[in-house]
Amino acid sequence: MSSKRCTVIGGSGFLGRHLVERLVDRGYTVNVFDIRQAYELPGVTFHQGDLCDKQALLVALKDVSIVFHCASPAPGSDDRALFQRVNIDGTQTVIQACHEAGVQKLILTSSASVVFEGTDIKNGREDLPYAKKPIDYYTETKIQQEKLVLEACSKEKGFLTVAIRPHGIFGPRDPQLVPILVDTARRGKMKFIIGDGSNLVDFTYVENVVHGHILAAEHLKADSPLCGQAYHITNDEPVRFWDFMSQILVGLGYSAPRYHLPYTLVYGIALLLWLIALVLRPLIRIKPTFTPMRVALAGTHHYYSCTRAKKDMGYQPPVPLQEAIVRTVESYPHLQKGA
Ligand SMILES: NC(=O)c1ccc[n+]([C@@H]2O[C@H](COP(=O)([O-])OP(=O)(O)OC[C@H]3O[C@@H](n4cnc5c(N)ncnc54)[C@H](O)[C@@H]3O)[C@@H](O)[C@H]2O)c1
Ligand SMILES: CC(C)CCC[C@@H](C)[C@H]1CC[C@H]2C3=C(CC[C@]12C)[C@@]1(C)CC[C@H](O)[C@@H](C(=O)O)[C@@H]1CC3
Repeated sequence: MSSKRCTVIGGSGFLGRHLVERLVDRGYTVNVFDIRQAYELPGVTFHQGDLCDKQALLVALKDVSIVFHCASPAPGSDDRALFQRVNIDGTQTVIQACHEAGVQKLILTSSASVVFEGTDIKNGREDLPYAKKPIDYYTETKIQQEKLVLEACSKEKGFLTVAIRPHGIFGPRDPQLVPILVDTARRGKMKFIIGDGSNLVDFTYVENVVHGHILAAEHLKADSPLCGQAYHITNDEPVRFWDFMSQILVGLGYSAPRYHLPYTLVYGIALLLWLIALVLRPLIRIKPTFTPMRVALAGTHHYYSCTRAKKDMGYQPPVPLQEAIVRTVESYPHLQKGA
């Protein structure tokens, strides 16, 4: 079996597609497994299916030595049962299918948020405990998912696993960060800075996240320190949350937020709106823009050390933050003001 045959589960998604493109450039033979086929690429074989379906997965894992698992329901979905089914039960199915297909390495896309509880994290390392009170179902199930994958690592069985924990991925084709930001600005709701605006955060360019995944796959060996470990992958350039948002907004022709609101006030309102939405759910579906999770992410420090990735796999982010912002802004001409 060639060590350059791989399957990307979730390969139709934002991160997954960038990963697939890079793997093809590096001479890998790539299968994509996803519930939807979003594009076509020469040399890539698509398998459409649900990762909870082992038989469907087995077809996509045949003769493959590396599996990248970067599928997940969207974090914004509030569907607890879906998160449980895909991120926990589905990941168990992925591990089982890897065993049956003789896959040697599984690289999971986890998230740095598995340690975030809504309070400040400054230069957080991988040995921080998992969040005891995860801020949403997405995070709750990402924790369980990461545990499952890391515990499955077995040198005896010849099945090696590693988890990559990116934070705040952005870049061309991102369906989340920039589109939500622009939508909020277009509705006139991006006038305010939550808190004093000094909170530092990691935003990570998608190509750097891809680089971290490929390094992890190539360094994961039975005698390497990567086995069964988690790694933060960031741009290693924490930035003020509101400076980052302002740069994207101004780059796209919108005004930067200017007026300050106290963090606790906004968080309280977001919590109240979330409760109201929960109570009214049987009658009407409301999707507030300022969820408690978004307010917590916008008003606290959350940046992470990637010293472990630098030491164990020689990680350095190839694309610096300023260049990444410019490339991202240029990639969204349709979201420019007035477009
Ligand atoms: N975007 C971020 O800021 C960020 C940060 C940290 C970690 N992550 C993680 O990175 C991974 C990729 O995120 P993304 O931003 O590219 O999301 P995305 O929504 O663009 O991609 C996820 C892909 O998974 C697929 N998928 C969902 N359920 C599936 C199922 N049951 N079976 C098969 N495929 C299924 C979707 O169709 C989609 O193509 C996720 O695991 C996410 O938790 C994302
Ligand atoms: C309405 C405004 C206050 C904010 C508008 C921008 C937000 C939509 C993004 C800012 C930080 C982003 C973020 C995520 C989603 C989009 C934002 C809230 C994640 C929660 C997505 C899931 C990842 O796993 C998280 C991670 O650990 O990287 C992201 C954290 C940052």
